[in-house]
Amino acid sequence: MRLIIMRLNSKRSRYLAKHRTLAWLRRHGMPIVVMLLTIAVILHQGSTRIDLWLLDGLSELKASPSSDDIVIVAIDERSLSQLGSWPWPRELHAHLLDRLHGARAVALDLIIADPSPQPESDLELARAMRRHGHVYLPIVVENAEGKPKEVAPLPALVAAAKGLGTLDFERDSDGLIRRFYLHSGLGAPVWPAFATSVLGTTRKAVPPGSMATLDGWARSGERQIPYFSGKVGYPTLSYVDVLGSTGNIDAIQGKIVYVGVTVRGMGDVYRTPVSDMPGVVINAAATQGAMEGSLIKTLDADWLTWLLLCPALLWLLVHPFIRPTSVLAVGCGAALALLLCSVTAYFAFRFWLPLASLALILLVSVLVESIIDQQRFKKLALTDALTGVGNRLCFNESFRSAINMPNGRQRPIGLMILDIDNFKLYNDHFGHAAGDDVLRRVGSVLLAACPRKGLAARIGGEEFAILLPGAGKGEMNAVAESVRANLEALRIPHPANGGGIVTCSVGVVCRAVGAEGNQRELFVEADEALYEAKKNGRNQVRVAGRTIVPVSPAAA
Ligand SMILES: Nc1nc2c(ncn2[C@@H]2O[C@H](COP(=O)(O)OP(=O)(O)OP(=O)(O)O)[C@@H](O)[C@H]2O)c(=O)[nH]1
Repeated sequence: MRLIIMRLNSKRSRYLAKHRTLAWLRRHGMPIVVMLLTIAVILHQGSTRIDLWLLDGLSELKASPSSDDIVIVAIDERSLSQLGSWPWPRELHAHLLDRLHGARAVALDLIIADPSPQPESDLELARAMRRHGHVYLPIVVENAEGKPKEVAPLPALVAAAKGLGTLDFERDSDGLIRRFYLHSGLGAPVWPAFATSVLGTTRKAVPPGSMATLDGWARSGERQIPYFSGKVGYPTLSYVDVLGSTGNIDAIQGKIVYVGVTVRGMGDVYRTPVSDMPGVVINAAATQGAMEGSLIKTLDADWLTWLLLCPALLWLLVHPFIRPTSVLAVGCGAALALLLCSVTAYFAFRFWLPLASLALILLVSVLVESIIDQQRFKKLALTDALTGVGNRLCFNESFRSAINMPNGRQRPIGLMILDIDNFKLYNDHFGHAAGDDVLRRVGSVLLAACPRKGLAARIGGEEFAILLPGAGKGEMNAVAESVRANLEALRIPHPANGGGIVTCSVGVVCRAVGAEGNQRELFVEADEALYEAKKNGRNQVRVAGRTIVPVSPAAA
């Protein structure tokens, strides 16, 4: 006896543990999914496609036209066809610089790191740079066997340059260039960006070699480039035209002049949210942003982690206190608030907060949660809370849809109605709570015996039914008899019933019905059969019109 109680206790605690786990998962499952997805977004450095998509949309809204203060001198197809293939003798660049004397600054967007075969031409270029006085050169970072390596211009050019700056743009996950760094360098971010160095507002460039060279490329001051609107772009002169000009060139007077390659085949054209752009134009856009104060600031990695983690954590903490019916509204409100934060920070403070993916995760999670809840509520509305079988509403709906065949077609329907014998006496003897236990066990017997295509339901106080669409008479009768026999086999003590145990009587009807099939008729037939079973001594199955199972020996 003790062993049985222990087994029952362990079964019960397993059942409770399972249900506690399910309830916990229902309460916290979706917020945990939100948290896990947020961590994935953090690992993605907050630049998922949805964030980039929002960023591009905002940039487009905020974009201003290209500045007239910047002019591009393009090494274009025409210049190449007239001046010969690349690289050109460096005296040509020296001559070009002499034509650009009216320019406020010249950004020579070319990497001149190797000495030319004629050393005199390098010196000629250095002299031209000195004559001009406002020529800026780029430093690039190269990957040398897995380690970053600074590639600076020739020392004679470095000495002649007004300033140096790094070309340090970052490709986003979609391969587009949107951001650059105000400072970067090997070991420490000591160099200004090339795009901002030409404004002369950043600190003076340090000659290469004078800084500590630690492993690793260091960066600071990440900024998003606000690309200009429209397709016009910066005023552009062909390199060969500038070289061939005599006298002052009006277009460059007092302007910042970028000299760079615009020919696609020379590997200096990149994808941007606006269009494919030569590197020189991307630099010019970054310079314009710095000039107009419209560069968009971003958060560094630590702040970004907190920015994304905090709302997800808050949702995890607050979620259990939100009523299930309000989760959808609160979640949608929170997602909208996150988006508004992003938009406001962008327009009011020129700050990019990548919160769009988190907003989307939240939105999808509350939608999924509300769909799951709806399904659960629907299931609860159709389930009998005491026994776990279908309730009367579920039975009526299944009955109606099983009977209503299209085009007057007919199909067999099996229906059995079960009533516990002398149940009132059981309640009177053992109490209502014990009666409830019996009802629960009858429910389990029905669920075990009911085929998958059928429905087991509690249709009244101690009245149950099994509906079996498409069942033949043999199958239906077998199901009915197995329910009766299985309940009898449980041998639940019931001193006031025949045989001293709980038994049931069952009425069965099985026949073909069509569109005109009458639910009530079928039900009355089964009920009459049940009544016959009761009248005939209980604990038996009675088929409408005839008895198929003799009175059980237990009831005899
Ligand atoms: N414990 C419990 N009893 C219920 C529930 N619903 C109905 N009953 C009881 O079921 C009993 C049904 O009694 P009767 O309709 O007189 O039928 P019976 O005693 O089973 O007699 P026969 O059907 O003729 O064998 C009543 O005492 C109801 O109170 C319920 O949810 N829980």
